[in-house]
Amino acid sequence: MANDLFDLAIIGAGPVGLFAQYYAGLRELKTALIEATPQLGGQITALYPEKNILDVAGFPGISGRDLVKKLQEQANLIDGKTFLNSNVTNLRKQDSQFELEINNHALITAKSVIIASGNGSFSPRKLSVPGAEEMFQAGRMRYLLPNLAKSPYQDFTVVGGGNTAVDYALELIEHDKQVHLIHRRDRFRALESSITKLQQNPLATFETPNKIVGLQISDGRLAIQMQNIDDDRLQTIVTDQLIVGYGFTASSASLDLWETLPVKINNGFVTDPTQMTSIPGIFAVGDASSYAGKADIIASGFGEVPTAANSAVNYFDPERGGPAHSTSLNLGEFHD
Ligand SMILES: Cc1cc2nc3c(=O)[nH]c(=O)nc-3n(C[C@H](O)[C@H](O)[C@H](O)COP(=O)(O)OP(=O)(O)OC[C@H]3O[C@@H](n4cnc5c(N)ncnc54)[C@H](O)[C@@H]3O)c2cc1C
Repeated sequence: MANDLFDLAIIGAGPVGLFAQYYAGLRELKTALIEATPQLGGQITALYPEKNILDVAGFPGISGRDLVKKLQEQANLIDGKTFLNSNVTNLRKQDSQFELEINNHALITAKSVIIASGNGSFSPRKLSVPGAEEMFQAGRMRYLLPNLAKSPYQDFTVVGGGNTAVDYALELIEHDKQVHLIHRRDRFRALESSITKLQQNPLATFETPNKIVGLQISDGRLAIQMQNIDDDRLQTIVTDQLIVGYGFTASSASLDLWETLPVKINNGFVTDPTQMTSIPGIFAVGDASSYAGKADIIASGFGEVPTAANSAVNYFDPERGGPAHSTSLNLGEFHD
């Protein structure tokens, strides 16, 4: 990682960062796409994978999940490097290059940077009950699904009532795992067809309306104490692993610690008409970019990407020229 000099480092693999990786590939830039979480798709994947998105050009309606899949397919057409689980904990300008510190140690060096970090990096909402930290340390509680093909466990419990929890439960039954679903209400805030799928599958059982009040190891397995919301009755279920599906929160705290930090207004970096921030060589797109009249939607971010990528080329290689139509970029001859 340390020895490579990239033309462009893109911070954040939300929808806009993914499109930036693809567009940079069309301009034959050596690009590193760096994402704090283990998953691609930013807010879409974390918050609304099932929503039918109506305002992306070319799609009368597309689910969040399918849009991210299409963006991934498109990005896979070009030769870019993607680093997951890689939080950019520091960014500094060193002579004419930029150094990006990843998870406080590894370094990526680039000639230019596009910030596509949205509202910040996501972290899972935590379960706070007695025993939670110990069970996390012991590997009996997780906030993300483990690699199910390799998991030694057969019996899982998922807690939560939204898309995250329901998606986790569906993934588990698809791997033939037993799932107990704990939620404080009888109703779930997720796609009806997903709930129906779970209700019709004998591998899934619903433990509602309950909240978790304690966790401990019992005879080598995980004992989950639950309290019924309606009548306060206490009950214990024994399982192999608990997956907390409370969703994610975004925080820009790690960005604010960067040594080279462009000017921000509210949550966004102030950008000029070339998408450049207050620091030459650093550009911002998507929800991370702020200017008068800005709409924080996917379509605006997509529109900002070519401007930012072409401005980045002009910054580190002004002789090169551009922008051009995609058909005259690395795809050979111009066809009309
Ligand atoms: C509930 C909801 C519904 C919405 N519905 C629509 C809709 O219908 N249509 C529409 O157009 N828009 C919609 N939006 C807005 C849309 O989701 C955002 O405009 C869009 O996600 C912005 O994309 P982005 O790539 O700029 O940022 P994000 O999607 O926020 O992605 C940013 C990525 O950067 C990563 N990151 C952040 N900091 C770091 C760091 N330091 N190091 C490494 N990685 C980092 C994050 O983990 C994240 O993956 C909706 C938003 C919400 C919350």
